[in-house]
Amino acid sequence: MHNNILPLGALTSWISETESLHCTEKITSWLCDHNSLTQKLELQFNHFFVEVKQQVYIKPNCTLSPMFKNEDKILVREVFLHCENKPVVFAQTEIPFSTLTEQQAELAEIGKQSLGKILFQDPTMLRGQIEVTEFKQGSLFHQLATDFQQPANHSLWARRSLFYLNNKPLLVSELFLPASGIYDQ
Ligand SMILES: C=C(O[C@@H]1C=C(C(=O)O)C=C[C@H]1O)C(=O)O
Repeated sequence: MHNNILPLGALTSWISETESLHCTEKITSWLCDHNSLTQKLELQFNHFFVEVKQQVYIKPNCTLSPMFKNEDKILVREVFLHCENKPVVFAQTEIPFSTLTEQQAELAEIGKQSLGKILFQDPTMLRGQIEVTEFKQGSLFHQLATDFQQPANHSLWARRSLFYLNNKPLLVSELFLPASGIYDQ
């Protein structure tokens, strides 16, 4: 795997938030919330912080970043969002080089700042439709959860959506880990 990037986008099929989702109302309310996830987690938990797992430039292909496969290069940013000293979300953001221009060049340098803080403060920000996907037990992400001492005997859910800053796209995908609490009845 290139730089052991987790190919979140290509590993699954995505359905529109407008479809009927076979999950609880609680899970749906988190998956389909168009507001900032950072803000929502900060309101719900203490000690929110962003751990940058890696930030690499890659040439997209049909496995990695299929949505931007015609771009020369993209920046892939992988982070874990932590609350109360536990990782609660694995997030992967794909930013085409053609988006990293003008004021948006700064997106490559945000470090441990939450991307959401920047996106939702930008007056030009538009968010596209949310798509969701279900990872059934035994997935790569169940192993990730187990590695974080969060074994799951149920599906794990993820969402993705395109954001636009000055009409330039970037794709944000987020997988909710068990410690997020969204799977608790
Ligand atoms: C898009 C948001 O930003 C969050 C923070 C991210 C980061 O810092 O890389 C990535 C995805 C999101 O979970 C948000 O808060 O809604």
